Amino acid sequence: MINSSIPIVIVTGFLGAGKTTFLRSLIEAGELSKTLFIVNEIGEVGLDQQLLQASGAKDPILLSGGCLCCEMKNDLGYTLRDLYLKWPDKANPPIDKIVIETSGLASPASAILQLAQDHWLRDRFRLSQIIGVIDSEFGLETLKTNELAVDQVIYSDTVFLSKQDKVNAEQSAHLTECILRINPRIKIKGVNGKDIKSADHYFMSPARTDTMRQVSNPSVDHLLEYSTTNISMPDAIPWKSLASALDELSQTYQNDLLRVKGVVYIKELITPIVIHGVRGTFMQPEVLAMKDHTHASLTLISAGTHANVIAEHLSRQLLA
Ligand SMILES: Nc1nc2c(ncn2[C@@H]2O[C@H](COP(=O)(O)OP(=O)(O)OP(=O)(O)O)[C@@H](O)[C@H]2O)c(=O)[nH]1
Repeated sequence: MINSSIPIVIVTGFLGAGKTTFLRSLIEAGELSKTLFIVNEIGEVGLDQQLLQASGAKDPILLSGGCLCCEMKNDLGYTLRDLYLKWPDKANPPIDKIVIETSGLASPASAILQLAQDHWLRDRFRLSQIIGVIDSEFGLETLKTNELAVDQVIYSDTVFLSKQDKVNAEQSAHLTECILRINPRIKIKGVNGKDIKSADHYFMSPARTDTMRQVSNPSVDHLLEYSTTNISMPDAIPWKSLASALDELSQTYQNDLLRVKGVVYIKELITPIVIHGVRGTFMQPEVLAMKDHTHASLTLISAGTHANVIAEHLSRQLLA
């Protein structure tokens, strides 16, 4: 069934590396029009799903509230089965590939094993590529301090260096050297949102060469090194208050605050804005053009166990 099976591309990479941005650039460049996206989010709110949809992806499927490699290990299999069984003409599926964007805290190992070990899935779907996205700005630090990020590189066939606009050639060369030491067979490609190439350039070369590679499930407690919390933000906030609260947060917690992401309403705008923070650095917010009312909330992910403490700090700042 190899020729008629649906190829699956896994896009992996640590928190805030730029996975969604990379996929959005491809979609906005007119690529991936027959692709089905499955998005895994550790938080409850499906921001990446909404962002992909806003860029033109058709009905992305959200697997939220945990990692594909642990709590949600079986959900991928159920989702693929469900999808396949709904196609009226199995010989002519309505899609030509599936892209799975994993959460930043997921190892791709479980998905690799599931696709290899389940014969029903194996007859209908095939893993064609694992693409790692690595943040050029924070990648070296991330690889030094997070085993999970190293795993993501080990399992990747190709890696993209995102955020190259934020580093110089020497920093890029150091990161490249580090990645090649972890996985000497990996293909490294730079990503610049403005210079995005065709999807095939990234997705279809080369074929996977790692069939003999040892794959093992990540330890079930790998998430204990991190904590995640969600703050509901039902009310619109004056932009000045929000900006100063986020500024205070980044100064207080810096590197411990691995990721802040979510959608917030501000008093000055009718549409919500998207907040992105990576390692305590907040990006310019993006206005989210959504037709429906969007549930406003922020997800905070920290190294260690104190995401709740950081969330309480933020709530106090917003009330001040
Ligand atoms: N300057 C710059 N910013 C980027 C680039 N790629 C991504 N970003 C920004 O980095 C932040 C995080 O990007 P995402 O694409 O959401 O990262 P992600 O890997 O999907 O994040 P998680 O799913 O939460 O792990 C956003 O504010 C992006 O706009 C890039 O090439 N250059």
